[in-house]
Amino acid sequence: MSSPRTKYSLHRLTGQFHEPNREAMYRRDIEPRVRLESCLTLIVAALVFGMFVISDYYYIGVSTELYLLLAMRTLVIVSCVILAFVLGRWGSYTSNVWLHALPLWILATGIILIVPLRPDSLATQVTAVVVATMAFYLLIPNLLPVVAIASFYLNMGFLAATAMVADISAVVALRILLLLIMANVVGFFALLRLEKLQRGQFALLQEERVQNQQLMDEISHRKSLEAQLRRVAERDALTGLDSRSHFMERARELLLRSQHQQAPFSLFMIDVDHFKAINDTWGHSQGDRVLSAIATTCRRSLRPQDVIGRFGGEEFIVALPDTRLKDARVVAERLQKEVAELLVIEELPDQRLTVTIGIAGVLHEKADLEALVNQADQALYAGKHNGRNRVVMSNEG
Ligand SMILES: Nc1nc2c(ncn2[C@@H]2O[C@H](COP(=O)(O)OP(=O)(O)OP(=O)(O)O)[C@@H](O)[C@H]2O)c(=O)[nH]1
Repeated sequence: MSSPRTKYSLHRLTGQFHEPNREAMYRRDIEPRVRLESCLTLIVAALVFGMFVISDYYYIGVSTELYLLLAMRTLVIVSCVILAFVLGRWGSYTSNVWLHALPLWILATGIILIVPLRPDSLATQVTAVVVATMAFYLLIPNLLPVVAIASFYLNMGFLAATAMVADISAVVALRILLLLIMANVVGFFALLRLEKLQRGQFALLQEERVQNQQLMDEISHRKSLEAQLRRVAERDALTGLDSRSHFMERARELLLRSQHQQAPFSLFMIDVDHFKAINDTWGHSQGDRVLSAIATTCRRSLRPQDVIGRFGGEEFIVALPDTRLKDARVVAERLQKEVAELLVIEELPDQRLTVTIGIAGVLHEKADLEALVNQADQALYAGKHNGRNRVVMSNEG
């Protein structure tokens, strides 16, 4: 079984699948992981943002600016924690992608707001913006276009705030701009590569799942075919009795069990008398009906633990576990009587069926099934030879 490689195409700039269905499937697949990662990132970001309170205190000391910074940092931290909770509960990555983008905007706004509050630590802030930009691209699991826009907002906002508040020359501004462009280019292409790799992996996994499913379907189809074939091989189509080979299999097991338990085992063969005449006079379909009626009579008359098979043509065979030869004779005679009561032809109530039965059996000595069948067949032959319509026991039993 072979299936063609899954064809998929990715957008050159976003790394997303061109097919909306596949993209939605991919997002559903990664949703649990993304939710968890988003929550963890938010908690870590809140901690890092909070830790800067120490440096604020050392640089500014207790002052109005410190309180303002504290208030702003608290706001960002609380927003991050609330968002982590909201994302954990409702952050569907397929329908509420904007929720996953919100942390970026909150963090970016927090970083921009620090500029007017601490215009003296510009170098640290530039480093913080570069690190945040890289973190947006690499650490926060989000969609490339969403990250790119949030990063653009952070970078432009920071540059604008710096130009307005801090006293920097045009050359310094240009250097900061180039640095931020570099951070964005590196971050963008790293995330683009990651997005493409992850989606490629997902497509392969999908293909593997489809192939596995096809394999499972094939296996179950073959199993059901096998079961069907086994049923056909085990059953005789006309009478529904065991086929000859299946009967021999089951009878051999019964004989072994009887020997193991030192219990008696009997077997008899039934042959319909003058069956050829029935076929010749009333046609083959009437002959078939007679055979089916005999099978039904056998099933009804015998115990559930007895195994009945169609040995061939108009010959039946029965294995009787835990049955002595003399008891088998009683069973055979009862069966013979029941068959004789069957109506062969509705319009001819006097027309009666007769059968000849040959019996063989063992008490608890070792015996071969084939040998027992032979003995029963010889007894049957003797019965036929002596005028039919009789039950004959094997001399060797
Ligand atoms: N209708 C029908 N006839 C079958 C089937 N299988 C075998 N036969 C016929 O059964 C007949 C058996 O004939 P014989 O072997 O001569 O046996 P008989 O006529 O019963 O003679 P005795 O057994 O000696 O009494 C043959 O005509 C077969 O064609 C079957 O499935 N359906």
